[in-house]
Amino acid sequence: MQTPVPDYLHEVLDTLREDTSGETAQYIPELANADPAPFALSVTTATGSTYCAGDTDTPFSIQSISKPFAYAAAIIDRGLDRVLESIGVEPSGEAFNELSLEDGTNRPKNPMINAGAIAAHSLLVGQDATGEARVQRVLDMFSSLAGRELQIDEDVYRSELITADHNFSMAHMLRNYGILADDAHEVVSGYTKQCSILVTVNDLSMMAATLANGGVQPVTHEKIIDENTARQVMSVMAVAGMYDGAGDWLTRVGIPAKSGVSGGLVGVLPDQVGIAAFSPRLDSHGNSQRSRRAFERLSTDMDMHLFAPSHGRLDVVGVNLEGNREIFYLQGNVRFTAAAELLDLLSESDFDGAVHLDISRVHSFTNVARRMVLEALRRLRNEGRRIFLHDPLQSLANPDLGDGTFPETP
Ligand SMILES: NC(=O)CC[C@H](N)C(=O)O
Repeated sequence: MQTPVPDYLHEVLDTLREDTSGETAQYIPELANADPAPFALSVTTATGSTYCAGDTDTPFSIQSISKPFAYAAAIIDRGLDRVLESIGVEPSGEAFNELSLEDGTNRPKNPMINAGAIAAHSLLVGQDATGEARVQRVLDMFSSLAGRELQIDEDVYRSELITADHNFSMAHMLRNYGILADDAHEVVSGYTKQCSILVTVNDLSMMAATLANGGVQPVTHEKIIDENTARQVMSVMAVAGMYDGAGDWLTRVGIPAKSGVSGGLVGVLPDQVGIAAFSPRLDSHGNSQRSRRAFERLSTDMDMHLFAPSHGRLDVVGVNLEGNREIFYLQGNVRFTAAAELLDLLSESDFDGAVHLDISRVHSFTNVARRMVLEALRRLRNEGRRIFLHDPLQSLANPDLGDGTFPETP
């Protein structure tokens, strides 16, 4: 049997291919002259399987899709507090190249607009880093995220730099307001190189799947971004990734996303998938026309909306009586709700034999779920009951009951 997922993706491309509206980005000569025909779609699961269709081998410059990933690098390098001093997290409601500064602080409103992304680039590595070190930092990080060695398209870089007056002027304004400490030309040059890194849709869906997977690259298993930073980046994508259309996008499509002027579009659904599309003709907001429509189709057809209820618990709780033991089963990824349900069952039980908790099918506990379960076991033991824990996968590693004692192994 061949998996039908790529067939579905082909079908999406086929129905949208006839849409030739919009035009390639006109303000960067190299992009203006790009072949407008390619169209590709790629979905990578948080477990590392990629399904793709169309012109998946066609490389294109990453452009603004670099912004969320460079923002992640800046947070890793300098800490979130330092980054928040220079760049806000509010939607700008304006186009990507507006100088949207916050009243009072003069911070760019968010890292997805150019002003914020230029500031983020300047924060990479460390205070006195060279321009080269910053470019190398994003190139190395994007390569780890994609799982292969990426390169800069020097032609796109030179072409954009010639027409980058708008970005230069924004960088000078940022310097004027004390947001940018470094040489404006050097920072814009580095930022433009960052935007000129060549990727394919498969690279992008892998990069997004890494965010979806909490910062762990799902194929190489390398931990590239810590969980809090991944959460920060996905939140900002939801708030500001689609610029002036952010609210419409989040309500209708519900996939935190980021677009680029070369025609790429990347989206992420936490714990589920990274998605990427590519087609160079842009709509009036500067987003790829066909890529946007492909995302709209996926969201509808595949129930891929951030706020779509999943109608089904991943973490079923069951109870069984066996001799003098009452056995409780948990499975999946246990979060607050499943833990609360287990605790209710434990507290409602009027059985007074041993408690046996079987978590052999649990993949993970959130911190709160772990604390809740251990506290419940501690209370039961204090009531004089024997506690057994069946945890062959060690999902509740080091289950100290708060006083240096542990449950018994069955
Ligand atoms: N939206 C975009 O992709 C813009 C990126 C482009 N390099 C710029 O700075 O103008």
